[in-house]
Amino acid sequence: MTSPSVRPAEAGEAHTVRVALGERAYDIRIGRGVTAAVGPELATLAPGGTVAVVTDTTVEGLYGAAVRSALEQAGLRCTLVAVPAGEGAKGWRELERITEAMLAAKIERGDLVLALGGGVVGDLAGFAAAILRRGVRLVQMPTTLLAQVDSSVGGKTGINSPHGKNLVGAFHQPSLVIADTGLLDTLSEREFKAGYAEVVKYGLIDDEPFFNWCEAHWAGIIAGTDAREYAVARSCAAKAAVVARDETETGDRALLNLGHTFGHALERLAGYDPARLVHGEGVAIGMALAFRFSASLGLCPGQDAQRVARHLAQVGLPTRLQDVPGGAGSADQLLDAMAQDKKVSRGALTFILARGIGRSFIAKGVDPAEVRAFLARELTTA
Ligand SMILES: NC(=O)c1ccc[n+]([C@@H]2O[C@H](COP(=O)([O-])OP(=O)(O)OC[C@H]3O[C@@H](n4cnc5c(N)ncnc54)[C@H](O)[C@@H]3O)[C@@H](O)[C@H]2O)c1
Ligand SMILES: O=C(O)C(=O)C[C@@H](O)[C@H](O)[C@H](O)COP(=O)(O)O
Ligand SMILES: [Zn+2]
Repeated sequence: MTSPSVRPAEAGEAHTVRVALGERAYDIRIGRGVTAAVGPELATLAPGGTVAVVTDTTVEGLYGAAVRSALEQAGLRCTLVAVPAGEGAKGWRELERITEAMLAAKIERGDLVLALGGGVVGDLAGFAAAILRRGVRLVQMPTTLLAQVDSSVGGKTGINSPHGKNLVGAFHQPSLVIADTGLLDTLSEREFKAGYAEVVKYGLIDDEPFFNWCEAHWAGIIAGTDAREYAVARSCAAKAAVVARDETETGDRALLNLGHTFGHALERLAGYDPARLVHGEGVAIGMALAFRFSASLGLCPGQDAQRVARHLAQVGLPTRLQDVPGGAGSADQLLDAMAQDKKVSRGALTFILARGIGRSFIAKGVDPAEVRAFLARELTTA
């Protein structure tokens, strides 16, 4: 992912990252205080229009009034619907509720949907925007680290099914992303660390220098030093480069799925219960497993797998199946869940494995017997 170079910002400086998709290209505005742009930017996109703000109950309480005021001051009508906070909202029930609420508000094709929240809100609202009147423009306003570095960019939207993660959805690119890094100041440490898993993922995929930088600066991202803006900008640039080349994951966009074949299975088996496991934690365990699995196959130096797990654990992220409260399930249950992964092709499992840190690759047709044996070993290792 040779992403456009990003230089450390001066204190308070904003970044703009471009997602180059031709006529559907859009900007990602990154920086402390860029919320100030939400009114003027959306008034430019939909002059005199209506903005349907979709958020969750936590974010509404923190930022809902300020965003509504900014939109109304820019001459826009604003409606707002809030879903319960957490992964449980990313399903049919809330999709129906917010879609019907937007129809009741007479949101027109020329209006806007503003996703104000983390990745759950972004995926849910994005899917609602994709299907409302067969497509309404979307603006992403991510308020978690995970959403700012990953879910708000690239157009993957959707909901979960009891069969698995993100199994119903659509590709629906935003028209704009407004990532105010100052909004992260109210985020819990657990959620910060969960988002960090998707930051360090970019280094593990194909950017060892960035992994080295993460090892040295991870605490600053959480503390809110300039490292936060740099990490968000660097991550967005890396994702933007992949999405521009392979928008609908026919090829190397699958690399962004590192850790997710295992991670999504863990989230499903944990019942999408944030009290047990949140997405970034599942991804952290999944990445550690992917590197250990690669090492067990002789593909990756064992010391790289150890270095990855050591760093994730140092940050405070889980790295083992045993770290899932209430247990991760059996090897067969995990395999059954992985069989629903969207990278499965003609029934064969696809994993993102690694030849080393920064040298991940797409491994198709992985032998399920090797996966089962690996999981059985992992489950019995103290
Ligand atoms: N579409 C994609 O490309 C993509 C990429 C990565 C992850 N995802 C999806 O994103 C979801 C995870 O997103 P997430 O980690 O943001 O979780 P989340 O949306 O559940 O947010 C985490 C928690 O933080 C709270 N919160 C949000 N912003 C806050 C703020 N500024 N201050 C205080 N609290 C705040 C929320 O209310 C919630 O309780 C998963 O469903 C995952 O599948 C999608
Ligand atoms: O944008 C992508 O492509 C990713 O894989 C990013 C992931 O971090 C994200 O969790 C995504 O939603 C997973 O994609 P899915 O196709 O496995 O649902
Ligand atoms: Zn993810």
